[in-house]
Amino acid sequence: MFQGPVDASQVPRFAGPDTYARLPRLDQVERADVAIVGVPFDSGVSYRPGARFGPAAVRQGSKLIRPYNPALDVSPFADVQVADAGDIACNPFDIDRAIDTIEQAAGEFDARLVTVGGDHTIALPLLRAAHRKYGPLALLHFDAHLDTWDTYFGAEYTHGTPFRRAVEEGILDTEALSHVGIRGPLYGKGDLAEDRRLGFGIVTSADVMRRGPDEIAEALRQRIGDRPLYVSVDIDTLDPAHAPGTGTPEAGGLTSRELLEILRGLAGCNLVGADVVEVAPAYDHAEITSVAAAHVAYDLISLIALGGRA
Ligand SMILES: N=C(N)NCCCC(=O)O
Ligand SMILES: [Zn+2]
Ligand SMILES: [Zn+2]
Repeated sequence: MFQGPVDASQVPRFAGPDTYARLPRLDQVERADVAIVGVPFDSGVSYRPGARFGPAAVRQGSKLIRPYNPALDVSPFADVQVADAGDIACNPFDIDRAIDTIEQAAGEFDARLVTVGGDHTIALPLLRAAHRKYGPLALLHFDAHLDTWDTYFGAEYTHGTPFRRAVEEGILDTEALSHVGIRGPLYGKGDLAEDRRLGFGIVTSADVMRRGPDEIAEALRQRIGDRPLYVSVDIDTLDPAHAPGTGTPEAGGLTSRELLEILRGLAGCNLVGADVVEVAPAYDHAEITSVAAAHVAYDLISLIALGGRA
């Protein structure tokens, strides 16, 4: 028997704990199969700051989540132990140190991690930690942006560069790298050539609209196979209508329905870790973005739960 969320028929949703989905804290359970971890870091952004408040916003957006997921026919909080591990305390003034802290903290959990909040810089240390546990990783990256740029203002570690660094470090399986939701203006045509050279395949936002989520998910599953899979979700993969609360919004994005359906189409993949980043609640309205992010995290947890205990 696993410890699930506080029962909403006993304690109203607007009371009770501020953990993700009102789940137990990690220190309240013996061990967890899935740990939800907040990463309140936004010192790597190129435009609007505020993703440091993402973890708290995603937890707030998760209060209405119910225990059974009909889309995947799974009760993730009953089938495996899921717990909220709180936030990683990372240095807001020193990016290198923050990256080290995140890598080390992520490596210490004896659970599959789903992290919430933070800017996209944090994907690099999270991938490093996952690579140490699981070996070379397939990467499925949902984003409006490639995030394979080289440097910004001479800085190598930013929210626009994590996946180039990860390829350079040899921690990704370059046969199984995909971006989904890509759109919008680039610095030049060479951005695409560079990205291809690193091994990425691109599914644009328009591809999702034309081909539909089922066909896209099937193609992604073929590419991923049974490799250990890391899923990185930049919430700006969604259209600003579906996720206004983010730092670098781009018009013409996915709907939250398309994103959730693609994720559900990954059932059966060996999901070893995931992040949901770039939630910046200061630009949000009516919790649109934080509710979307909380539900994305719920389907990611559900996919892990489908695979059984860690
Ligand atoms: N990872 C996110 N959200 N954005 C990257 C945008 C980098 C740029 O300003 O060109
Ligand atoms: Zn982005
Ligand atoms: Zn990004």
